[in-house]
Amino acid sequence: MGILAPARLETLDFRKLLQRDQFELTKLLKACQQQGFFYLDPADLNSPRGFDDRLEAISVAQKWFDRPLEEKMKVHQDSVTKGYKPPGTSPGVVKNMKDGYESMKMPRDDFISGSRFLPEGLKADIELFRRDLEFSHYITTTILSCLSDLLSPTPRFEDHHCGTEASQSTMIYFRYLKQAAGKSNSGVGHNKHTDLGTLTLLYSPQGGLQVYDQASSKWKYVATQPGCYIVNVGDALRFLSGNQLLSAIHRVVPAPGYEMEHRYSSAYFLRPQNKATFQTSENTFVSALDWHDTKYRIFKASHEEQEKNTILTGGFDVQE
Ligand SMILES: O=C(O)CCC(=O)C(=O)O
Ligand SMILES: [Fe+2]
Repeated sequence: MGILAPARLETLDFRKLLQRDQFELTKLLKACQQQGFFYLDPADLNSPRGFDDRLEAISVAQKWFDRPLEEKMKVHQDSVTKGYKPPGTSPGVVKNMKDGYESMKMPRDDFISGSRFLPEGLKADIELFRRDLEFSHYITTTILSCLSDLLSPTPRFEDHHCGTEASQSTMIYFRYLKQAAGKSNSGVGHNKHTDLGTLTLLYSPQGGLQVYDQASSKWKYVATQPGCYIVNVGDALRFLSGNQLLSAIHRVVPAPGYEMEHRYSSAYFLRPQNKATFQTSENTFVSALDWHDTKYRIFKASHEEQEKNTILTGGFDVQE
């Protein structure tokens, strides 16, 4: 996919955001308005294991992905927030080819209700996964509170994310399959999209993520930064902010030179409570649950269907 320029993203310091450091808050607002993406250094003296839990959870998920497909399919569910998703269920990054990733999804509501939903090979580590999810929830809701301080929305953004209300917030662990030599019909990557929810807290030790720069109409690669999460704004937060914040278009491609290895990543998707409402890029008033379901219908539709409107890319056009 050619040599691309790197995206120039800010690195924010979580400790300074917690302290409401004015300079850091200004950087946060600019990053969310202009790029919709930033790195976050999670150093937090109160939760020293937070980021380490993410690394460990990825390595447990990594081993689980090595299990046979038939075993993983036992926890395949007709759900986009819960259970196993095999590779190739949606259009991928290459026209007329499917996606190239499998994933295991763990919804926040299931941890809260105490449901025993994790399969063999993962269930022994349920407390690790719970900590990873709750730390990610804490980080994303703290960022949300900073954004409310900055933009003074009524009600505050957090008020659409009441912890006890049902939501589609979920943690997802991904494996992008290596590209078999000379085999061109396997799925590839993760198609262009904007995230549908509020904030995404992503981590991957490997490259492949690209963000679309609207000013230059070019894809830019997002370099990995050791010890840092990548945070991005989703559609729901853009809509709740009256389009002041940007949900940036991104995708995942096989990183040049690394096509022959699997890529692992994980993301916590903070989403508003199901019954929150907002006006979308299509000028419709919908609930957060409706937008979630609409967006997933489009994620799964054919490339031709996807091109009929701009729902996939949050109301924005992509020149390719
Ligand atoms: O795997 C990644 O790096 C990104 C995944 C992603 O963009 C998504 O699932 O929304
Ligand atoms: Fe995404």
